[in-house]
Amino acid sequence: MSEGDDQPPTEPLLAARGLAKAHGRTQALRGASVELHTGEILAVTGASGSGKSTLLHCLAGIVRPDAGSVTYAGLRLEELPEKRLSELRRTDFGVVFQFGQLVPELTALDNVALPLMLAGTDRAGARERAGEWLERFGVHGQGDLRPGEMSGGQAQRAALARALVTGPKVVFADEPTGALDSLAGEQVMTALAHTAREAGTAVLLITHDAQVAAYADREVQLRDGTVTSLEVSA
Ligand SMILES: Nc1ncnc2c1ncn2[C@@H]1O[C@H](COP(=O)(O)OP(=O)(O)OP(=O)(O)O)[C@@H](O)[C@H]1O
Repeated sequence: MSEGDDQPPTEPLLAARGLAKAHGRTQALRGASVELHTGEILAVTGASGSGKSTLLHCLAGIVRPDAGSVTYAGLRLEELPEKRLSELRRTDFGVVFQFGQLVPELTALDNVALPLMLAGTDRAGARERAGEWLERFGVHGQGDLRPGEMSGGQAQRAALARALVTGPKVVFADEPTGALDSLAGEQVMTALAHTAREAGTAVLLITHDAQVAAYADREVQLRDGTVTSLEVSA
């Protein structure tokens, strides 16, 4: 009777198995394996240089690993031609970096509208949706500002809106609060966690900050290019 309490095992949305990646002579990943489930927020922590960003780049299909595999929704990323991979990145993945990397010449509104226009939405429709998303992230009054005219926290929340506006299945966030003070960081994380949970978006969150990792459902640690689970056995 009691066995019904266990959740049935579900296929991960995204899974890396045995990833290896070298940058020149530096072996950044040495057989790293990790799984991300639908709607889950997973924190990847670890010391500087342990391979966190390299892992994110491999999982997001930005960098091809030297060995190992990345499976997303049943697709082996290493088997996809570059054109299909970049299409997948555009439709299913959103990315946020430490410094939001908004286009400096465009207003916040146009930055958020851009991925929608790339996906085929007309300009007026894209700008309207972008405005709604900026409002969700509490930057509605600043839509006409360029990134350089915004505070770091505002720009980062606009970057989150840009990453989420197309309804991705996975958001990759690499130290999204790394350049912010703690209050602005909290606002960014609250907005990210709330929106991801509402939309059922999975988030791979790279951080070295325990307060940021606390927003996640689960945490794994990278050490010298391999993943160690943080589940502690008593
Ligand atoms: N493009 C590159 N060229 C050369 N070496 C690189 C490159 N990118 C990363 N590395 C090296 O690979 C190792 C892993 O780097 P990575 O950025 O993945 O680690 P990280 O855990 O994200 O570090 P940090 O927390 O400092 O950002 C480091 O030793 C780094 O110096």
